[in-house]
Amino acid sequence: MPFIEHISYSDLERLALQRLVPALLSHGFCYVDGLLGELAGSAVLDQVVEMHNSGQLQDGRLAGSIPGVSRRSIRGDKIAWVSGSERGCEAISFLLNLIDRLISVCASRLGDKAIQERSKAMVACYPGNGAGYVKHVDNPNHDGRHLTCIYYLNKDWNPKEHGGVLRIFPESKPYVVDIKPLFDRLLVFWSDRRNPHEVQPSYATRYAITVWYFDSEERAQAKKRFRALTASTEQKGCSSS
Ligand SMILES: COc1ccc2cc(-c3cnc(C(=O)NCC(=O)O)c(O)c3)ccc2c1
Ligand SMILES: [Mn+2]
Repeated sequence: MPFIEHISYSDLERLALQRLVPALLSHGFCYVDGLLGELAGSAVLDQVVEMHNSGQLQDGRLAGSIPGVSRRSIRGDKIAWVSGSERGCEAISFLLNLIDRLISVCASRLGDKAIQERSKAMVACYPGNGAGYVKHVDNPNHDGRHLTCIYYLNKDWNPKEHGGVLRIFPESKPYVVDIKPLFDRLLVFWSDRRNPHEVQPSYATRYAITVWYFDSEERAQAKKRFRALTASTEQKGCSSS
């Protein structure tokens, strides 16, 4: 698929160093508009719409269930995890490669954390039935996720009519930040308790692609804790059976 290289490396470097790094260090979040441009952005949107129409998006899971509380009342998105190498994800792969390059330029300037790996991409759709996502922190308990990057795909989005605003409640700040999920917008923010946020009820189909970049050390510790927990659970299982 012929993509126009909308953004040169020097543009990317300038964007990272002059916009992303200063904003993350001072406010904890930053969004950039016009990341890919109309052509490549629309190619990503077309592939996400095709995933949705072909039934590849499933109800988003929750880390735990709350008796008597429906999952949908907490988060109403439908998701699919993609690496970008799947057939029909070429444009998504182009986007992920660009975000990887952007974050790799930022990484060494965002403090002492090593950011070397990320999650798969979560393709998400809020179906427009008034569902959203209640106020939450992506990484409240040191699971390794350091930066949340959300790429929005919604053309002609009007929050007055469609809702779906992402509201960030920056920790210990007297204000909130409302981010419209606009087409070709990239939002980056710290994944931890510095940025509680919510997706307000959406009344039109709302698409986004999210990747989480890991702090290698915190991720390694989290995996170690998970392995120890799994081992002790199996141990208890064996001894009680
Ligand atoms: C255990 O498996 C899973 C699988 C998927 C998961 C997805 C999320 C998640 C977190 N945040 C948001 C969000 O804040 N979106 C903001 C926006 O769209 O503007 C979102 O849409 C989805 C959290 C935990 C998950 C656990
Ligand atoms: Mn979130």
